Amino acid sequence: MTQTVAVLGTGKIGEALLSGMIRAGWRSADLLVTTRRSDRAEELRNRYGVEPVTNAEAAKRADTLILAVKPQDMGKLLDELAPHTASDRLVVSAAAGITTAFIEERLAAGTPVVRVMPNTPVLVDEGMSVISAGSHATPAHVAHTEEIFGGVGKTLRVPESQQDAATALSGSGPAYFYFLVEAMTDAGILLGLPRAQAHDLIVQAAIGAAVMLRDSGEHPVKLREAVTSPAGTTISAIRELENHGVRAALIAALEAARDRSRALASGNG
Ligand SMILES: NC(=O)C1=CN([C@@H]2O[C@H](COP(=O)(O)OP(=O)(O)OC[C@H]3O[C@@H](n4cnc5c(N)ncnc54)[C@H](OP(=O)(O)O)[C@@H]3O)[C@@H](O)[C@H]2O)C=CC1
Ligand SMILES: O=C(O)[C@@H]1CCC=N1
Repeated sequence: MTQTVAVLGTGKIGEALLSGMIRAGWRSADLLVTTRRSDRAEELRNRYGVEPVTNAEAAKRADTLILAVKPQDMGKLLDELAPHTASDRLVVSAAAGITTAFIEERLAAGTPVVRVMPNTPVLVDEGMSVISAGSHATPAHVAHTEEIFGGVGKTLRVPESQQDAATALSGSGPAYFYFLVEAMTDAGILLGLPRAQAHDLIVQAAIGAAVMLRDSGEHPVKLREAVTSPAGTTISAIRELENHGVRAALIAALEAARDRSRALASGNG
């Protein structure tokens, strides 16, 4: 049976997922999108050949509704969807903080809801999507969600109680690496390298390190030790990182992201 999937609130993450689904072989004809602005709707129609519809129409026509609005817009979207969403539709939410219970309470009794935390590398099929079932979602609903998000990267099932932590790690994670690259590029400039060269050097170092982390099976400590020669350059840098409390700063940063995800659960921001 052909499944129709609608992305509701097709902004940054919604478009990243949509583009990935098309690369993974979904037919544009089986995909619907909703937006708040008509110029954005036309942009998506022209770029992907998908049909922009209203939220109410998406609820009526799609088998699976992927909610990709900001947490603060979720209450309003669900109020709009509730009168049109039959309880046999699968509702998948990608919003940080919003619980499956928040969604279940606002839709028809028994509606299956799955919560997913993806990340922007779904744009390059290297996403990490963390998946939890709501109280009415069956293993088939979870498997269908995995099929959608698995086309654009890895998936992992976790209990919903771990979603806020996963949001802090993999949902926001790409931003931390971009921040580090930005800072290290500045350092390269301080050391006298042209900006473009500094950028290329650190990006390739990041890609090499990431591939080794993924493919070598080695613990990060072991990989770092292999770079750190006695009385060499690396240990001089590591001492400065420890002196400046970078490890503690990262732990505090991820804890703050986890807490912010929890606070978004109210849908009020
Ligand atoms: N960005 C990321 O890396 C990740 C984001 N997420 C989650 O994804 C969600 C979206 O984030 P992001 O893509 O960054 O945000 P965006 O603002 O880019 O996308 C949200 C989109 O939803 C649209 N929108 C809002 N209300 C409605 C509505 N009632 N009907 C139709 N469209 C609507 C907005 O329109 P308008 O443009 O007019 O505001 C906007 O285009 C958030 O809940 C976030 O927590 C999850 C994982 C990673
Ligand atoms: O910053 C945010 O709130 C969203 C959720 C995870 C990544 N971006």
